[in-house]
Amino acid sequence: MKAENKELYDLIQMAINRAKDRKTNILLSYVQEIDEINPLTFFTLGSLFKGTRFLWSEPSRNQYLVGLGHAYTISNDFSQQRFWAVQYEWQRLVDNQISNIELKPSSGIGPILFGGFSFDPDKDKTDLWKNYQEAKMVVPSYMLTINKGKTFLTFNVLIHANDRLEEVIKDMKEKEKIIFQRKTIQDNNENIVINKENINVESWLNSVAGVVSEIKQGYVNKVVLARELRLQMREKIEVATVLERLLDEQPKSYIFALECEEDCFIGASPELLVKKEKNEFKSMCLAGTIGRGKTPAEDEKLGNELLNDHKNLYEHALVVEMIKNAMEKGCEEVEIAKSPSLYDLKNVKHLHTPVKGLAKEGVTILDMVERLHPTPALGGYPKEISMNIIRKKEVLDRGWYAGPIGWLDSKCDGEFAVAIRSSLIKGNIVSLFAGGGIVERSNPAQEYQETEMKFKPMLSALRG
Ligand SMILES: C=C(O[C@@H]1C=C(C(=O)O)C=C[C@H]1O)C(=O)O
Ligand SMILES: [Mg+2]
Repeated sequence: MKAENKELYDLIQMAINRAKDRKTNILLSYVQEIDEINPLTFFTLGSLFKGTRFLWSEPSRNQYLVGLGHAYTISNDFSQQRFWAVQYEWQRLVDNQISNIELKPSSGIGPILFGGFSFDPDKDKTDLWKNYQEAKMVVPSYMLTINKGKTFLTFNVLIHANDRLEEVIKDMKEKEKIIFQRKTIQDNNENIVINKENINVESWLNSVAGVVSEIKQGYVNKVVLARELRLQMREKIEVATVLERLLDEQPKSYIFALECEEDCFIGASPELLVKKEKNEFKSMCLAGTIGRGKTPAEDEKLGNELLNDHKNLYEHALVVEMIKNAMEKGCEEVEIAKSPSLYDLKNVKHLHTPVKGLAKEGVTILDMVERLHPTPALGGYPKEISMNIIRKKEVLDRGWYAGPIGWLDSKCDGEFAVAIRSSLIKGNIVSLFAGGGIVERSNPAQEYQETEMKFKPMLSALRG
């Protein structure tokens, strides 16, 4: 980006004037189309912003967002109100924002809020997730957007009434120097694992058996129980290397990473929570799991087995029931496939039912995130009872695992995935998370195998 730019200077001056007039800080967002650059190169060039970076890509790889630094942060530790509080603050900010572009739906340029939410704000916390609040979304200082083959750089800054044009420009030039001052990339990508520990396996297996007996008593149908696998590496983990492998190895998944201070939450999730584009909402029911076959014939056989398996079909049907209801509250003309199809990933196959609908007047993406989270694919059915059982029985601090992660724009369109197949990197220690839907016909040993398969995407990218 050229800092010597009359259009930009005029906008900054306009923002300063508006900040004075409206007695509030103004978000200024300046977008330029730039030459193609690899998103991982941009992420790595931003090494000096380490601790404040993010990367996002959706399964088609038509869109990437890479953020560096924070121009504005919205966060809270509320329970019930956390989605609403983010929405409210974002609306106030975008009502006054200044930008050089006319926003196009789903373009992912200009003022974008990226971040996520913990799985359950009401669960007791450990230190593991101390850098991740119950809700945290950021407007990056610099954001690379790749959208359908075009590349854009957005510069965001919060302008205050007493800012001076020259100072804003000076600050901006300094930040740019940081990005484009190429630092040699450390070559720690060996990721040698020196210790691998399945946390609390015995108590997890007991919880699965315990939940099956609660289900048999009839007051709950499904409860998702998750567990942790912890790896210790010889050296600090290089996030860009892990991202590169996830992008390469998990083509049908959302790839995401969000750094918070020294930590990084990262994953490759196949599961869309909700997407809004103009007046259309999309969601997906994804539940029911089987492994992949070694030969095409074996793989097809496994697929047929999954499509006809009562236990998996039931796990799936509960998700369909709940998502359909939630969609009908926020949308008109909800369309949902009549029966599930197979969703093949590198390491597993799932049952999949896509859903879409037309947004009712004024329903934002965060309204739907709140309605949908947690679906019975990650929580259980019925919702409140299963959440209480998870709080009591799951010996794990899920943090942001299985929570909503994604972005929204100034019109409150955007896309959120369910943050599964994910892990939390803390220096040379990494915690991987995986769970499974426990129903009446669940068997602890089989559910254990299912979680083993679900660790594979992250394990492979970590070369664990
Ligand atoms: C809970 C996870 O995955 C969820 C549970 C599934 C299941 O139990 O069959 C399938 C897909 C996901 O909705 C996970 O990956 O950790
Ligand atoms: Mg399952």
